[in-house]
Amino acid sequence: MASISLKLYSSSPTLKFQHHSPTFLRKQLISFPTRPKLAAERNLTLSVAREVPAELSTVNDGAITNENKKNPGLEKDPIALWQRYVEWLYQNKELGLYIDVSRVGFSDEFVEQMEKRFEKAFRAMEELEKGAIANPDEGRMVGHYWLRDPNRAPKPFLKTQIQNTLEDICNFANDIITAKVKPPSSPEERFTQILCVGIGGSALGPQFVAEALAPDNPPLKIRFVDNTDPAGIDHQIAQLGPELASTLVIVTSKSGGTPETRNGLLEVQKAFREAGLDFPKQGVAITQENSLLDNTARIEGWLARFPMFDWVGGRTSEMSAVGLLPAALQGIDIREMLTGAALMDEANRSTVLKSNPAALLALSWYWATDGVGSKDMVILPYKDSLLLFSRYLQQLVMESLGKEFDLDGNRVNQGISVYGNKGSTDQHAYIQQLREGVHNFFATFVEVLRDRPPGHDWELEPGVTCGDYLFGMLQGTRSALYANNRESITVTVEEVTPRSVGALIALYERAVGLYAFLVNINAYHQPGVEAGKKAAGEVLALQKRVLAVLNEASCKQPVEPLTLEEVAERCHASEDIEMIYKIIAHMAANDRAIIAEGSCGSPRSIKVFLGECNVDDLYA
Ligand SMILES: O=P(O)(O)OC[C@H]1O[C@H](O)[C@H](O)[C@@H](O)[C@@H]1O
Repeated sequence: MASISLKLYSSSPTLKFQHHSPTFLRKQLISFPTRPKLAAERNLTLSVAREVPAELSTVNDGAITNENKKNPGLEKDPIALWQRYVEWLYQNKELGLYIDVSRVGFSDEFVEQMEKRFEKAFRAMEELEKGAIANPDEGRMVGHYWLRDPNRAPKPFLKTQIQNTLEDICNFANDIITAKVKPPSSPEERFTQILCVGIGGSALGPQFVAEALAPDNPPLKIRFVDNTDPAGIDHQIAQLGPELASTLVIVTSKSGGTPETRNGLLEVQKAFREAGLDFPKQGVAITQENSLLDNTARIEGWLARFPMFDWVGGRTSEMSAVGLLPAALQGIDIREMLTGAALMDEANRSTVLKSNPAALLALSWYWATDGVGSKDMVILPYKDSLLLFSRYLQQLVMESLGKEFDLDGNRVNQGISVYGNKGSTDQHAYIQQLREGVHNFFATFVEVLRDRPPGHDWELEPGVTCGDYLFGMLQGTRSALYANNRESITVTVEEVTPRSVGALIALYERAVGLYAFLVNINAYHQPGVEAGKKAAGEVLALQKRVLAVLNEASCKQPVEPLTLEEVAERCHASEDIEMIYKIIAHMAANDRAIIAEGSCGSPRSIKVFLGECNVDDLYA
C-alpha cells in the first residue's frame, strides 16, 4: 500500500467553524491572510495512504473508468498548483469570463487519451450546427445555436424565421412597455405584471433569467405558474389581486399540450372570468405553430402568438421567444443576452481543448464522474442573483444526459446529477458533508468579481467589505474542499449582466452537447418523461372509473357504501387496489368522497361513497 506524505495548508482556523467569540472571529477575518501567508503559516502534514490503482485502460465500450484511472493523487504543493492553475486557466477577454479547472485532478495521460474523443466530438458538434439530424430518436435537427447566429441556420427560411421572431418580440415588448398596447380595463392604463404559465424548459430559463437580471423596478413584474398545484395557482392569483386587470399572461408550451400548463391556463382563465376580465385581450401564446395551444390562441383571438421551433428543445429554449419575450418585458437587454451567447458559441468552436471553455468543462466532468456519472455536480454560485442557475442546470444537464441507452442501443443508464443553491448560504447547510462526508460529488463555483455597482461599495470593517467576506468564503471553501481531495471547477464572470448570463447559458448548453458526444448518447430527447406522463394519464383514467362506480353505488336507495375490494372489483381493476385506495384517500381529503366507515389509516376497514350523497341516505 503506497503511502504519501502530503504537505497541506489549512484554511484559516476561524473558517473551521470552531466556536470563538464574535470579536475573535472579527479579528481573525480582518486579518484574513492571503495565500502565501496562509501556506507559510499554516502548514499541516497529513499522511494519506492511497491505493495507486491499475494503469489507465479503456474497457470494451471505450469508457475510461475510475478503477482503471491512473490517479496520481491530487497535487497539493501550492507552487505546483499555481503552475497548474496558470497552465489550464481559460480566459475570454471579450466576455470577461474565466474557467479554472486546476482543482480537477485529470492527468496528462487522461488528457491524451481524450484528445481523439474530443476531435470526434468537435466534428459531430460542427455537423450539428450545420443542420445534421443530431436528435436521431425524434428525427430532428438541433438548432438552438442558430438563435444567436441566424446566418448559421442551414436554410434561408429558418434564418428569416429567427430574425422576424426576434424583431416581433422587440416590437411587442416595446408596445407593452410604452403602453402603446394597453390592457382593456385597467386603471393603471398599462400592463404592470407578467404571469408566465409554463413548466420545465418553458419556465426554468425565464425563472433563472428573471432572478439574475430583472431590475429592481422592472416595467412589468414577473411571476410564474409552473405547476398544477391549485394552491400554488391561487397564491399567484391572490398576490396579483386587482392587478390581474393589468396582467399580461404568457402561456408557454412547445408541444402545446402539457397537462400542467393547460391546467394553469384553465385556472387563470377562470380567475379572469370571475373578475369580469376578457382573457384573450391579455393572453399571449408561445408554442409550436398549429399546436393545440396555438390553435386555441388563434381562434380565441389572443393578443399575440410567438412561434417555438421544433429544432429547439425546451431545455435549450432560453434564447428563443420562451426566454426572450419575458426578459424583454422586464426591461432586460435581450440583444446583449444573444451577444453573450454568440461570443461563447464562437469560443466553443475552437478545436483546441485548452481554448474551448465548454470542452474544459466536459473534460472535467468526464474525469470527475468517470464518464458514467459516478459523482454529482454541485453548483455553487456565490451570488444571490444566480440562485436559480442550479435549478436551470438540473434540467439542462439531467434531462439531456440522463439516458437509459446510448446511440448504439447499449443500456448505459447515463447522467450526472445536479444540485446546489448559492454560496455562502449553502455553507451553512450541507458543506459539512461535502468537506468531510461521502465523497460523491465535484463542485462548480460560480464567482462574480463585481460585488456592487461602482461607487456603491462600503467597508463594514477597516479595509473589508461585505463582498470580501463572500470572496473569502468562496476561496476558503474551495481550498478546504480541495485540501480534503474534493475537486472543483471555478467559472468566473466579472459581473452578472445580460451578456454574461447569455454566455453562461451557452457555455453549459455546449458542454452538455460535447459531453453527450463523449459518452455517445442523444442529449436532445426525453423518452423517460413520456413514461411518467403516460402513467399519470392512467391514474386519472382509473380515477374516472372509481368515480363512476362510487356514483352508481351512491345513488342507490339506501346508499351503498363500498369496501376497497368492492370498488376495485367493479372497476375490473383488482390489481390496482392500492392506487384505488390512494385515489379515494385523496378524494376524501378534498371532501369529494366520504369515508362512511373505518379510516384511511387502516385501509381494509374503509367503506366509502360519494360526497354529494348525505349521510341520512346511508341507512334510510
Ligand atoms: O414546453 P412544453 O411542451 O409544455 O414541455 C414542457 C416540458 O415538458 C417535458 O417535461 C419535457 O421533458 C421538457 O423538456 C419540457 O420543457
